Amino acid sequence: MTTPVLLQHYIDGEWFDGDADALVSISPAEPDVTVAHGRAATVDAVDRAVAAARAAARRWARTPAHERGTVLVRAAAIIESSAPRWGAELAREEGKTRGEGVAEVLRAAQIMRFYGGEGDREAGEMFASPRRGERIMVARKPIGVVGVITPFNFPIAIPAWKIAPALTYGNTVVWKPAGTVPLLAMRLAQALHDAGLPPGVLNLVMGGRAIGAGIADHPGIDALTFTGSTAVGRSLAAAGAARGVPVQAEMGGKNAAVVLGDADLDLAAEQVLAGAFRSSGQKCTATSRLIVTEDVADEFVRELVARIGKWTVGNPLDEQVDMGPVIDAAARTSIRAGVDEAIRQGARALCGQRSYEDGELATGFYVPPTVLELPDTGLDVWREELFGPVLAVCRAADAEAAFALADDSDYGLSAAVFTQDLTRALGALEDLDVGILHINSESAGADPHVPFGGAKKSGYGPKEQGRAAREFFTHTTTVYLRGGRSIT
Ligand SMILES: NC(=O)C1=CN([C@@H]2O[C@H](COP(=O)(O)OP(=O)(O)OC[C@H]3O[C@@H](n4cnc5c(N)ncnc54)[C@H](OP(=O)(O)O)[C@@H]3O)[C@@H](O)[C@H]2O)C=CC1
Ligand SMILES: O=C(O)CCC(=O)C(=O)O
Repeated sequence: MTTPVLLQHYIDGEWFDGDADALVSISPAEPDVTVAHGRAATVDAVDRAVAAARAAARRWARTPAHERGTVLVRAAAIIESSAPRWGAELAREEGKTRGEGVAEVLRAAQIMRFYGGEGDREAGEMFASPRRGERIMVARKPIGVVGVITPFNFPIAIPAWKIAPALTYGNTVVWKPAGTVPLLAMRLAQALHDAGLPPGVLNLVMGGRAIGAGIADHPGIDALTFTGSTAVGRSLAAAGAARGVPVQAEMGGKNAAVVLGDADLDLAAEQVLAGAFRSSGQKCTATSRLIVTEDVADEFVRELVARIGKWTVGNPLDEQVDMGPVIDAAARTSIRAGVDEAIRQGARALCGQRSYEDGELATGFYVPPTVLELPDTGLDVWREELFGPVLAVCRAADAEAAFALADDSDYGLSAAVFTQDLTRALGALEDLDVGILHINSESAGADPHVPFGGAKKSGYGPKEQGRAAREFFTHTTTVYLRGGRSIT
């Protein structure tokens, strides 16, 4: 058994123990195993973190962008070389498979490297002026101190794609990670510390919701970026609006995969399974609704269920395992309750009806991969995000009906469409109100150099990643620029 890691907070370049309640990170596969432990911070640590971030803000903003980027590039190298160890820790702490854990750590390194270069690119725009001898410059500047609140499901990649752009564009950060994944948060902060980030530029404060609320409401926070549930995201957006502070919130999804009769069904089955069940369905971009046209529905659904039957569910550190547990007991209970309610409302479970009540998976927070065939779209499971390995299937008469069903959601994060017909693929772009559209690939996944975020209830504020991140992490000053002598 591995010795639990000691958890420490990080303020003004110093590591220190918390002095509030116990902070314990357990393994969702083996809940009696402690992965890391320490003490949570008290809310007054937020005051100290904000003060440190404010004190560091001016100097960091005036540090040449190239120097700021160099720190991120060095952090990328540290993260990359730690990927095997940290990836295993991630699997132990969060429950995704070791392969997914290592891939996520490498993704964090890739994000750091991308933003390491991004600071060197243009820092504004120059416009012509209607007046002789004048140019108009729009200069981009950091916002100041950014509050970062992150979820459990990508414990290093999501923080990386918020913190890296914040830093590269010259802001300082106060960060609260999800309570279930403090170890990976500490690893990311360690990488930036070891890469030479100056004291106060990043501050990590771990603890419960009171810490999150303390950051969100703090008068010293100039902007807030959040990923997590729609309820919390909206409340933070409302609080930010009341204080006049910009908020970026990435929230839930109820993402559809649409499989049309002309699709390559083999490819579609592989991709729908990955989208629905990798990371136990705990991605905001996971496929939780499948719409398949009648002409191929029987064949496609049969194939899907046969394939998922071959997946191994179990300890995420075991190389043979395809899917691990969900994050905690509460998640397992609410996902199971959602499935039971769907069945009560008329859904037919094609697989996954039986939970792991005995045997070796009974003690971990396991939920079987579940496929539910729905009689119609009136069921709660069609609309409500369960955030687990549950796929709700509906049939459609044709492509037009299928797209209408896919768009029948309050959420609009991502969608996947499987077809070999370019006209239909382009039709999906028109018909689906989503932030991310995949044609012939799974609904999950995001590259660091392109915008990421959703429409409708899924997103609020400027998008994340790529160039879009600059919109949130900078503000502009428009400069009317004339020489000191009159020009005739
Ligand atoms: N769109 C997405 O990317 C994601 C969506 N979700 C959705 O959210 C649900 C719950 O997941 P979870 O990660 O717990 O999401 P939450 O929204 O509950 O939590 C996300 C982050 O916000 C913090 N937080 C919670 N309440 C407050 C508050 N009132 N003020 C300030 N910060 C707060 C959490 O802290 P703490 O952990 O200490 O409670 C965590 O750091 C999922 O079932 C899913 O539906 C979840 C993850 C990602
Ligand atoms: O699809 C991905 O890889 C990213 C998903 C994500 O951002 C999330 O689940 O919060």
